[in-house]
Amino acid sequence: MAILMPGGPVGKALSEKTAQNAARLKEMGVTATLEVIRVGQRPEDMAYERAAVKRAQAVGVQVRHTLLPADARPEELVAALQRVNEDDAVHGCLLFRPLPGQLSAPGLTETLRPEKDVDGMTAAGMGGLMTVERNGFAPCTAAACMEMLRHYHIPLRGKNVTVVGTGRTVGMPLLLLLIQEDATVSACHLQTPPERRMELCRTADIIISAAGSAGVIDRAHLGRGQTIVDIGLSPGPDGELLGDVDFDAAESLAAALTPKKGGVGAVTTAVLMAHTVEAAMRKCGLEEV
Ligand SMILES: Nc1nc(=O)c2c([nH]1)NC[C@@H]1CN(c3ccc(C(=O)N[C@@H](CCC(=O)O)C(=O)O)cc3)C=[N+]21
Repeated sequence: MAILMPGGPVGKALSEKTAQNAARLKEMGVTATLEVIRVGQRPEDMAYERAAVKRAQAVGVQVRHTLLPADARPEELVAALQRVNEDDAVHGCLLFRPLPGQLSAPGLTETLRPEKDVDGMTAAGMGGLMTVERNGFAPCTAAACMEMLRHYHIPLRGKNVTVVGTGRTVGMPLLLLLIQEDATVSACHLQTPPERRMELCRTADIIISAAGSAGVIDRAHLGRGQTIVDIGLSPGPDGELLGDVDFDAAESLAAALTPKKGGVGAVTTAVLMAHTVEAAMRKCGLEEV
């Protein structure tokens, strides 16, 4: 039976520091503020938004919302990002991804000023993951996964980690963060033959799935005694959000496993607030506690 790794305690620990920092800003008359830009009504975006608002209230961060229709034109997104850039009261911006096709043109998201890019979507934010300076912010979910592994004392150095899914929001930045912790990393994506994916998963010490495809990681992918982190989210037949991993199989085989509900997501919102407060502190010239 696997030990469960809920995100709740991890997010809570992170949020304590964030709340202290937010309070120090308030003493200076600054309310750390996040602008959330959502395009359309995807259930996974709305779940994130709900959870982020709750977390923001708990730590003392203010949230503003911009909603764009699913068929928004590129100019509408650019205008929304420009408003964020020009608004001195807004310290960070989260834009839900992936964006619909008409908004995926290269360069659109580059409109956002890098110092407000708290989810690491601009070239400066992403590139910052590779430089020694590590300036910029890592995408929150990828950073949250690392926080999770740290919190539960899962060693990474020299371990074999297989990441399933190489999207720009989670998988790809996560691969870089794992390499920086001296893990031996394998990446599986849609072009990886299924037998190879199975082999890479079965032989891994740690499997991290961020494919967004329910059930891709079934029993045949699992070995004994592994650590399994399920970051996948896809809407099921009844509209509920499903993970990538066959939970029952994983529970019987793994050593440690994220729960069905309240996994990495609960840490993501905490990281998002930490980044927003840090952006505000940088702007005010404050050091973090
Ligand atoms: N640029 C970008 N970055 C993301 O990280 C990103 C994104 N876009 N688009 C959507 C997905 C989805 N996602 C979630 C994060 C937290 C919860 C979360 O905290 N869920 C609560 C439940 C919330 C509820 O259902 O009310 C929980 O796990 O306890 C859910 C979903 C991040 N994503």
